[in-house]
Amino acid sequence: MTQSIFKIAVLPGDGIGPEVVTPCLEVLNAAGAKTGGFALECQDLPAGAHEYLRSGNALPGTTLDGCRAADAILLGAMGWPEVRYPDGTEIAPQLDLRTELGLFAGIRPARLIPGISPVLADPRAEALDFVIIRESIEGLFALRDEGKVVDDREARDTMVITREVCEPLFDFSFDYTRKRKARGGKGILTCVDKANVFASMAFFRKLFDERHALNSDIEVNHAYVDATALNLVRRPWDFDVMVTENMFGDILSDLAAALVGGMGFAPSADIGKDHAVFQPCHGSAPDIAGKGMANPTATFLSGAMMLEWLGDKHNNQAAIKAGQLVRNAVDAAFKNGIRPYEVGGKDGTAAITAAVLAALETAEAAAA
Ligand SMILES: NC(=O)c1ccc[n+]([C@@H]2O[C@H](COP(=O)([O-])OP(=O)(O)OC[C@H]3O[C@@H](n4cnc5c(N)ncnc54)[C@H](O)[C@@H]3O)[C@@H](O)[C@H]2O)c1
Ligand SMILES: CC(C)[C@H](C(=O)O)[C@@H](O)C(=O)O
Ligand SMILES: [Mg+2]
Repeated sequence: MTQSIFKIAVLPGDGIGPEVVTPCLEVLNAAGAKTGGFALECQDLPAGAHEYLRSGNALPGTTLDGCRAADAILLGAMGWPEVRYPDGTEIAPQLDLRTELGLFAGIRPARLIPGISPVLADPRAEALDFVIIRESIEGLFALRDEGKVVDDREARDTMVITREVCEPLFDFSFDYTRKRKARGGKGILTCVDKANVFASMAFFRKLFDERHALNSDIEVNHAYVDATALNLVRRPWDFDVMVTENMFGDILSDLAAALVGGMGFAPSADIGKDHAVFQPCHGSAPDIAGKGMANPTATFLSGAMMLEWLGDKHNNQAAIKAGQLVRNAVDAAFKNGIRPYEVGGKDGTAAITAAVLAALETAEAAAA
């Protein structure tokens, strides 16, 4: 088998970011050593709130260049509550990265790992497995730099929905749902919006329906975002894949994380035409940073998504297999009893990493 070298731009960021990224690379490299067929060439690049304090630039040009030149980007977490721009908003270079690289599709899976107690007392909650696709470059985030406080009585931000972004977003979502269906998924795509009130959201829904006409093998639903919040708590097992506006996806994906154990269990991938960023959904968690308490599982699962994405893109079966191995090793570690602090357990970052590395030794790859 020929060996592919994948160049990974690594942006550890702030707070628990570096604490979860370092063990993630250890796990990904161990999986690669097991499958052979590829290797990761990593370059650490500075970005984030502390980089802003250091250099005055939260996303230096050299970091952006490094990201553009890489095959994939692995990000920890960025931001720190006290580090703000003069307008009062926080440093958030991950948003600039999404915009600069055109990462329109934010995949945010919510899967309950066997062994973790479901939050909901219903047997169906034990097999929770759904995905939110969050549009990630426009919506209420598109013109965030132009949001303004008009005077001390009024402030404004703007919602932007474009055909240019939504057509590829919906096509991506139909394709993603189709692939899940081929692996045993329900094959249902739900468009989550607020089309009952906002013109921009009615347009979002119209574009969704247009693309459905070209993807009629996939069953669809429409739902309002408020009712979706209700139903994610009442009957989340009925969902398969959801596609929604940026801000709605941001909020619903934290709700989804809570259903599967917390932020430390919620991976993500921001995908564009040419680039992709893989990162946990969580932030820098100042309350636990530096204490060795962070749950690195979300980062491991984001790393698994990165290997599978690289494998698909470069037709490298070993990378796909390594991604499956990582996911299966995570499942095995939890089956063997590992329990993060986050869910009331006593296992910190190092213990969870050691358990996953140990499980990797015996893990078999199987399609997730
Ligand atoms: N993608 C990102 O980089 C990202 C995402 C969200 C928030 N942020 C930033 O992070 C900072 C903190 O934000 P926040 O507190 O609202 O959100 P957060 O996700 O950092 O933390 C929310 C809660 O979840 C817990 N938590 C998060 N990740 C965890 C993990 N891996 N293991 C165990 N517990 C975990 C935290 O301890 C905290 O109680 C802010 O500056 C915010 O802007 C960044
Ligand atoms: C920190 C923030 C800028 C970011 C977002 O709003 O996208 C985060 O909440 C996320 O979910 O990745
Ligand atoms: Mg968020």
